[in-house]
Amino acid sequence: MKKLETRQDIEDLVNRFYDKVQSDETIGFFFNDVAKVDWSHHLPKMYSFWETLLFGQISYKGNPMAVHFPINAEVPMEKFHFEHWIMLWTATVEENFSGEMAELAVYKAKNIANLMAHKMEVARKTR
Ligand code: HEM
Repeated sequence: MKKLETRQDIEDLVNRFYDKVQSDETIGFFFNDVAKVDWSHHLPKMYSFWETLLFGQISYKGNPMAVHFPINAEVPMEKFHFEHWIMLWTATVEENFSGEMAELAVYKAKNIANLMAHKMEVARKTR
């Protein structure tokens, strides 16, 4: 299977992932109904985010945690939502790519998702 090695690969991966997310029954509503995401804005941000994480090409400058707090304040983002997010991400990576960079994409996503889940839980408790 194909290695994950170019910016175009990242764009393909991210597009396929958010295709799944948009129509997903468990987490799709966060994007469609809660945050009402402008995809033409969100997707390029996510290409840059992953390019920065995986290739060290610093094209994303932002605070990935911060944007999730207001969403979490509106509708709790629970552990099972993050587990579902990880399941969709892992499936999309593994359906399309193999090799070290693909494994790194799964590994980094899991770490961030677990940290984010924890931060969202703490934020709900201290409100
Ligand atoms: C259930 C899990 C998640 C949900 C429902 C979710 C939802 C969202 C939504 C709705 C936005 C758009 C906010 C806006 O533009 O108004 C967003 C942005 C973003 N998310 Fe998530 N997210 C989840 C998990 C994650 C994870 C695990 C990561 C990282 C691996 C991540 C990385 C990002 C980044 C980088 C942005 C863009 C931040 C910026 O504007 O600079 N998200 N997310």
